[in-house]
Amino acid sequence: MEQLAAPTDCSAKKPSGWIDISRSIYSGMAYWPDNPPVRVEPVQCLADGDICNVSKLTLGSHTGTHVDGLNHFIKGGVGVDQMPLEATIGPARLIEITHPEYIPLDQVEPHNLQAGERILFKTQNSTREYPGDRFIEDFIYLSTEAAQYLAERQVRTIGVDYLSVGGYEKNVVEVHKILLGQGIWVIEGLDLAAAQPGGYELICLPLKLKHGDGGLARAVVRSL
Ligand SMILES: Nc1ccccc1C(=O)C[C@H](N)C(=O)O
Repeated sequence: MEQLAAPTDCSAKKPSGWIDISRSIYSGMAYWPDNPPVRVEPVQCLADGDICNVSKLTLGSHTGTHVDGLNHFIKGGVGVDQMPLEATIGPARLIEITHPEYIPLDQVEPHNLQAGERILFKTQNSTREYPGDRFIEDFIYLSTEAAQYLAERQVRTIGVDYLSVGGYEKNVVEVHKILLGQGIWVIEGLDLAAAQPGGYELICLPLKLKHGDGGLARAVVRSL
């Protein structure tokens, strides 16, 4: 009697295809130098006989993976609670940048970015072994001319893979003012190590902080 193969177990867990591009939040993690340090402290503890576990969070609004409110650098700009959901939900393009120091215009222009696009920039920030608990000053950042180009192209949203879109003690203020001033939404602190260049469905939702200058976010992508 021919041995028939067992029927495929259709209930076997198929990978959902979603890739988590967020960074975990934990006490002592790296944060922007003049922002509050990150503390996650138990205030109720099952192991101590409390009825449940509850934690107290002390951290800045620009911790880990987060979305900048337009009001982060722009007086009168809207906060993350007023962000149109389409800014961080929908098709997105992941572009890999190989320059070891910053995102140069000549690595952005060839992609012919269109108005309304959501763009994620994967740099060596995602592939270098950065210490999680120490701020790195020489992270790869968006050049001012690339920021100006993105503003001219009227992209909708950009995502970067370190704590700031602009360079530390370089062009951080200028780049934020160029992008946020043009209503471009900025996702910072992404971890793009597991994602490759291409087209994705992006879901990234910042906490609904009233008039928030920043909103901690969980971000995921799925290949289109
Ligand atoms: N406090 C600052 C002071 C000067 C320049 C930037 C900041 C920031 O907080 C930048 C923030 N990490 C961001 O990239 O959105």
